[in-house]
Amino acid sequence: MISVPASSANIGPGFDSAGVAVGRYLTLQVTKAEEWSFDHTNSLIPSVKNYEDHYIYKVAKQVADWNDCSLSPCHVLMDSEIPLARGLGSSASAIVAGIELANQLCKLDLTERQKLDYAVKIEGHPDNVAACLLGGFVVTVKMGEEASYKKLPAIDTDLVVYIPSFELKTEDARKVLPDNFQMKDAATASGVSNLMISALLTGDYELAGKMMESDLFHESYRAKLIPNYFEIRSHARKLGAFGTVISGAGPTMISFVPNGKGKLIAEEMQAKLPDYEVAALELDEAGLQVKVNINNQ
Ligand SMILES: Nc1ncnc2c1ncn2[C@@H]1O[C@H](COP(=O)(O)OP(=O)(O)OP(=O)(O)O)[C@@H](O)[C@H]1O
Ligand SMILES: N[C@@H](CCO)C(=O)O
Repeated sequence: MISVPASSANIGPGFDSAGVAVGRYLTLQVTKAEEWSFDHTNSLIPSVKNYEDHYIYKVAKQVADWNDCSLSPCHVLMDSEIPLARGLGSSASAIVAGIELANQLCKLDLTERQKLDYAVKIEGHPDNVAACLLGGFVVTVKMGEEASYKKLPAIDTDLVVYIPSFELKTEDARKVLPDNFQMKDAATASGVSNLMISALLTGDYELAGKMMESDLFHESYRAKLIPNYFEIRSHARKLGAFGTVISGAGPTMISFVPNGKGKLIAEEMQAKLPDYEVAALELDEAGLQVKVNINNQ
């Protein structure tokens, strides 16, 4: 079985760079078969008529082609807890799962670095795929074709997510961002990001939360796409959240809250936001997990 977590990218000022793996999962049970087929146990996974149109198959096929290998047919039973196009890295989880599928079927023995390189090549930016693959809080940068990355020591907070019922495609949420940024604004924006990461590393979650909410790169442009943006931030702060930001490209928002307070804050926020799914989630530290390799079945 292949299991990959959801992820929340950006964390405010860490735009296109920071990401955290969160405890909701896409799982694939793969068995060898006469021909290819994909089934799913819930409605979060898009239905396609032809297996060749399935996103996870396309990713696996691409990786197999890059390695001059052909994929032997399988039955893939999928289950997903990750809503589509909501800012929780559903595409990254599908990509990482597809890469692992090819890794096993073609016996590629890919390293973590190689899996990340393929994932970045397919997704285009490294923040979601790195967190999904490695688990935990990961900081990345892509310069040219190469992504560098570092996983932070475990962050000691709970998470609360606010998931609205509508979808927002990453592509559309990127269209509202400006093409250019003044040098002085870029210097301040990267200073905010640096301080957020330093505060997280030293366990100063109050300061980290303040910096999360001081982003200059994308939050103010995307806030207008999320109807309850300011209300969610201020209510969460009153209830003790350190910081609340847009998760990935949105429309989900995510709060970093004191350890042990997640469930209580989620319950109170749910009462204020009846049209949202509000949930306390844990950080996932494990990333991609392979419970049984298909070659050992
Ligand atoms: N399990 C899956 N199986 C097949 N396709 C998927 C799966 N998960 C995601 N996708 C594809 O990815 C698209 C969503 O990608 P998109 O980048 O817009 O949002 P996201 O990854 O959920 O959010 P974000 O990147 O902001 O965190 C879906 O519309 C679907 O085409
Ligand atoms: N860094 C990406 C994450 C969403 O895929 C963005 O904000 O557009």
